[in-house]
Amino acid sequence: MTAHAPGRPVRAVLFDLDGTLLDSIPDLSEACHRMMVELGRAPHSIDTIRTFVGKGMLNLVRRCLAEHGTASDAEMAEAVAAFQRHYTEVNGLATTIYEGVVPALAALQAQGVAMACVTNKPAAFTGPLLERMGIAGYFGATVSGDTLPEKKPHPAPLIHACELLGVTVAESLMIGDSANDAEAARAAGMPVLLVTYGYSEGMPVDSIECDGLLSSLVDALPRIR
Ligand SMILES: O=C(O)COP(=O)(O)O
Ligand SMILES: [Mg+2]
Repeated sequence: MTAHAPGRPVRAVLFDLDGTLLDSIPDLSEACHRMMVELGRAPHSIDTIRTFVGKGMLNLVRRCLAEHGTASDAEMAEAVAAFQRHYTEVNGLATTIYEGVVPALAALQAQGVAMACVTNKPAAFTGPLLERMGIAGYFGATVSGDTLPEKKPHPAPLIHACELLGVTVAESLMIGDSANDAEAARAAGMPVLLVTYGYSEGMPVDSIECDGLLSSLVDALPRIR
């Protein structure tokens, strides 16, 4: 926790969503599978889809189509429309909450720590998913991939979340699973912890510069006092 002065209280924690709070890959993969079948293309495995998630929906769809070369605007538009339709149908059905998440969120809430969800997932999917998984009530703010013109690894969504929570960046902590989270936090000027169980676009998570690794969100609690 080098970026925080010792003993400095953390008043807010910003959480990444996919791969940090929720294992959403089964539903994302199902939506990609149905999209590819509809387009008459060979679907990718769930392990491949896991490496495509992190920079938002358009990037996920673009990467799904990429093996036939760069998709045209028309191909992208058709694929994105198909993905949105299919993901709307399955979003939350096979998604699970990682162990340790609810106890950690409940403990932080009891401590009076403000919490926000800062995700690259589009807002149309974020709100319904948080509601379905029963964790929406923990968050005082949600910033999605299309809330602002910029998404992670740009720092703007994190800074915006702090503004919505009424805290400064200096008294906030980011917890995520990928270089997008780590780079956004660094650029915003806040410390960042990364979970070891999430999706990091195929990069070993321990190769990403951060202030600490967590095998469970409850392991973050002793650092947030
Ligand atoms: O939508 C994505 O690509 C990833 O979303 P995340 O920022 O919650 O990990
Ligand atoms: Mg993530």
